[in-house]
Amino acid sequence: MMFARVAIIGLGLEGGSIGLAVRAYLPGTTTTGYDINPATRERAAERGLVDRVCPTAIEAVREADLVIFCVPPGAMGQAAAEIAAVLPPDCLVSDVGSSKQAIARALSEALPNHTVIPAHPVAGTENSGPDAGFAHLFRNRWCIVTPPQHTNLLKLTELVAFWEALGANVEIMDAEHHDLVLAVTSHLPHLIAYTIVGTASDLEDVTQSEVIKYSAGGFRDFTRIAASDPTMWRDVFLSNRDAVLTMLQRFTEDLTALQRSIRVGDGDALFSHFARTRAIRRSIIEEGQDDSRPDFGRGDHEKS
Ligand SMILES: NC(=O)C1=CN([C@@H]2O[C@H](COP(=O)(O)OP(=O)(O)OC[C@H]3O[C@@H](n4cnc5c(N)ncnc54)[C@H](O)[C@@H]3O)[C@@H](O)[C@H]2O)C=CC1
Ligand SMILES: O=C(O)C(=O)Cc1ccc(O)cc1
Repeated sequence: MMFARVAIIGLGLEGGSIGLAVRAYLPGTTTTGYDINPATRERAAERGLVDRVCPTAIEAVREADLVIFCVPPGAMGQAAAEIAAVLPPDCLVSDVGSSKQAIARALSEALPNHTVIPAHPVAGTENSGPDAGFAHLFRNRWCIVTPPQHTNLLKLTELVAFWEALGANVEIMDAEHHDLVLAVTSHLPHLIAYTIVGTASDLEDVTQSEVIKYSAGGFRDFTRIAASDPTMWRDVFLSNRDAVLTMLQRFTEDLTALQRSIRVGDGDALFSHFARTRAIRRSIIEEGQDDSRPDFGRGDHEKS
């Protein structure tokens, strides 16, 4: 049975996209929403991100059978505590946070008597806020669901069906493994982008206008990533600290090896490394996993 009433807490990119996607793909489901920011609530109502924008979180969840927290990772616990007294006992609790172990802990501490099944749609952009969301964000994207052991299987099945209805391909994984995988595929790349854009702008001998003028190359792609929301990414690094530090250690070793190849003039080492990474990119494209977001200029692919 599909959820009849979904409450969305946080009406930015992810929450807004879920609301719009439910309207587009699940006509039998009604949505309520709440955001802590009054201006965001107003804009969410104007855009019709949910059927009913509520003035409090308590009102938004009062009759919900699924509540999805779409707030920054560091705000999950507080947002959940706010509704603890009124959340219907059978309501399933989920979220969309980019890290999973710390958020799972925060949600189940705040709502100890509810079933909590965290999830992470690996779908987003560098934009945030109530104007950033769109209904097809999740289409043909992975959504990683990280149920705790011995979870309610009926509710798990319902949550999987919910994400599939929004167009996502669902993968089930334990939260610890999720955090390790995402540390290298998403969190570390963001950290690298934040670093390189900062480094380029701090240079004494290269002007800001030169950086902008000649950013047609790789740098421009990094500036897109480095434009991502500061609050969210601060929270991602603090909430997935251990896995990020593990991957950063490995990355630093590999960077130092390349640094040495350059210093000693070992062209063969550089060439074979770059040949290997080119092959990885090509195999990703062959598997149809290349990025099809509209902002990549390749058009919006339908699920095949
Ligand atoms: N941006 C992205 O590409 C992706 C983000 N995520 C995750 O989704 C979550 C939300 O991120 P976005 O939608 O991108 O951020 P966003 O900044 O667009 O939206 C977050 C919203 O939460 C609201 N908020 C903050 N604290 C609140 C509280 N206590 N109660 C109610 N509302 C509150 C903010 O006012 C804001 O409107 C984060 O946990 C993030 O890790 C997951 C996948 C992709
Ligand atoms: O815009 C990009 O390149 C992203 O990487 C989007 C993104 C950001 C955070 C996530 O947890 C998942 C996806």
